[in-house]
Amino acid sequence: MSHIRNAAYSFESVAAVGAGLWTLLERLSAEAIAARGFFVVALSGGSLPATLGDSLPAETTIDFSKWRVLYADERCVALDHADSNHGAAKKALLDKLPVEPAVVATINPALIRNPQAAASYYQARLTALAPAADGISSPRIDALLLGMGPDGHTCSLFPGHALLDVKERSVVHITDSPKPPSTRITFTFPVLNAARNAIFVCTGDNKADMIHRIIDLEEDVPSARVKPTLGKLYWFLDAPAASKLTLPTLTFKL
Ligand SMILES: O=C1O[C@H](COP(=O)(O)O)[C@@H](O)[C@H](O)[C@H]1O
Repeated sequence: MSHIRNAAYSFESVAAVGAGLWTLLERLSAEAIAARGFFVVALSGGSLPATLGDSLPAETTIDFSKWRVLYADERCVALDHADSNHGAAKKALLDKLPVEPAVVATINPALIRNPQAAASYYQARLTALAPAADGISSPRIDALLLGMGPDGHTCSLFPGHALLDVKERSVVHITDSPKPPSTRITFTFPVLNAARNAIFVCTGDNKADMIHRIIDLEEDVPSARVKPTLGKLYWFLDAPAASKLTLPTLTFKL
């Protein structure tokens, strides 16, 4: 049986997905800070930052001063470029939060023309900010917020690409991304599957076919390979994204 089937929650709207996400983040952040003193969150690009930024709760107990923010993938462009995941996250989300710029781990802009060096630099930052623990040798992210493209890719891990098999590195570069821009850096599966919580956020009817294929038909696409070894998996779907599912989804409550 698909591991995703037991992790798929549907919500009536994007706003409801966002509200559910903030409820979950509030709990995960409090638990991580109580256990380790800080909360490591990794953001994806695409539609995710706006889903979070547009649904910020009016009141929250989240202690943002203890957050460490990373990117699950990033495009090798300047930080203020229209294609930058950080640029999009800053505008849609981070500028609305009391998070100090110093705790946000961006790609090194001096290295964007040397993607291999950019990946190595980012791997060092990831390793420093998200220590390995509990017998798992990869960095451990507390809340890994993932998107999924209509082709089933997550981060910059695309169907059929050799990067799907990387085991020895936490962050790698890609120069032939089928989705522009072609040059990027990305977390690898060892990091994704070391997460304490991996949370997919999929909204919109352009995701419905792929959601059906991976949950009902159990197809092996990159997103379906995210299965945290010692962590918990969530798939948060809005009604259009869940519209082609034949199997039931779960109702989210803490
Ligand atoms: O290129 C990317 O696409 C995926 C999916 O984006 P979405 O707009 O369909 O939500 C995203 O998760 C990834 O971070 C980004 O680089």
